Amino acid sequence: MLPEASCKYGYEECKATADWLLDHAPVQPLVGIVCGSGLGGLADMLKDQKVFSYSDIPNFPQSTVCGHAGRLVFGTLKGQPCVCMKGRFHLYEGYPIEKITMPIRVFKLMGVETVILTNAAGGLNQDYKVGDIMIIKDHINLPGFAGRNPLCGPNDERFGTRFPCMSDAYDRKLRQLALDVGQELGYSHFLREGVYCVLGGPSFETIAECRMLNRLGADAVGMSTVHEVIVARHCGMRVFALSLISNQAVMDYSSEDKANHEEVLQTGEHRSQQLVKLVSTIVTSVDQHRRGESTKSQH
Ligand SMILES: O=P(O)(O)O[C@H]1O[C@H](CO)[C@@H](O)[C@H]1O
Ligand code: HPA
Repeated sequence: MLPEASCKYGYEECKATADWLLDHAPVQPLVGIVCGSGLGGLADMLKDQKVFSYSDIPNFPQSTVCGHAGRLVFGTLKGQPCVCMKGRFHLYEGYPIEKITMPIRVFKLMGVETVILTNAAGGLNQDYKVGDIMIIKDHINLPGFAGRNPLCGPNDERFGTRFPCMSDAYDRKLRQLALDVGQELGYSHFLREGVYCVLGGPSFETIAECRMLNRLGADAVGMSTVHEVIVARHCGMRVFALSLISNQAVMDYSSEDKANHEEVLQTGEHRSQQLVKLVSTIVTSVDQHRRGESTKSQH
């Protein structure tokens, strides 16, 4: 017997949401940005904003986590049309995994080509400091090991192939661009490149879990992003992702430190200016890069 093809957040629902947004939005976005915990300030960089509350958007989930405002912001960045999610969805909120990633498919159906994801994460790499910004070069999808992958269930070829490749998930050129931009801005001393591991949350990790993840090759740990990346790559969008190291994961039994969401949000506030500068410069350069490519293809 075939599995039930009863996806409540399937192509038709995503298309209806995308069409509704395009009818009401001032621009057709080419870049989609997802703000991590406490990083909603990223949306403020957009000019000529039109803001939608998630509760007013058909089929959209609602934000339930502090530091995730639940607003979708359209606008431009140096002329580049963008859409920014001030608030994302996490497995621990209780949403089905395909609902968490539904906005990414809505991005695709609105015409977004490049997705920039941000998150707050605990630093596992002992060289990392709180406030470092890690360019994600790869991920470990730990829930995926247990079958929690947003692509489980019937595959809709209108989005992508049954078995998408993930070894090239994080665009190499955009990563290099971010390193170059970071250097020009004088951010190299807090800019890193590393591996992000997603867990289900909402409890923070034990000391033994942090030690294990670090030994497995993870530099930072969080509860988001990877599901969105998988869905974005499945439907052929270019992905760039950043983790703000909001706290140091506790790896030492003699430590008195305790991971907490307040510290996560505070670090976001402290680094927000540099993060905005970095992301906005990258977005602007993505546009130049794209124009360069289309000029090249005309010759
Ligand atoms: O990944 P974002 O959404 O930035 O949020 C991170 O911060 C929260 C924990 O403080 C978790 O939701 C974790 O995933
Ligand atoms: N662990 C998991 N998720 C997180 C952390 C952490 O230490 N910090 C921010 N998000």
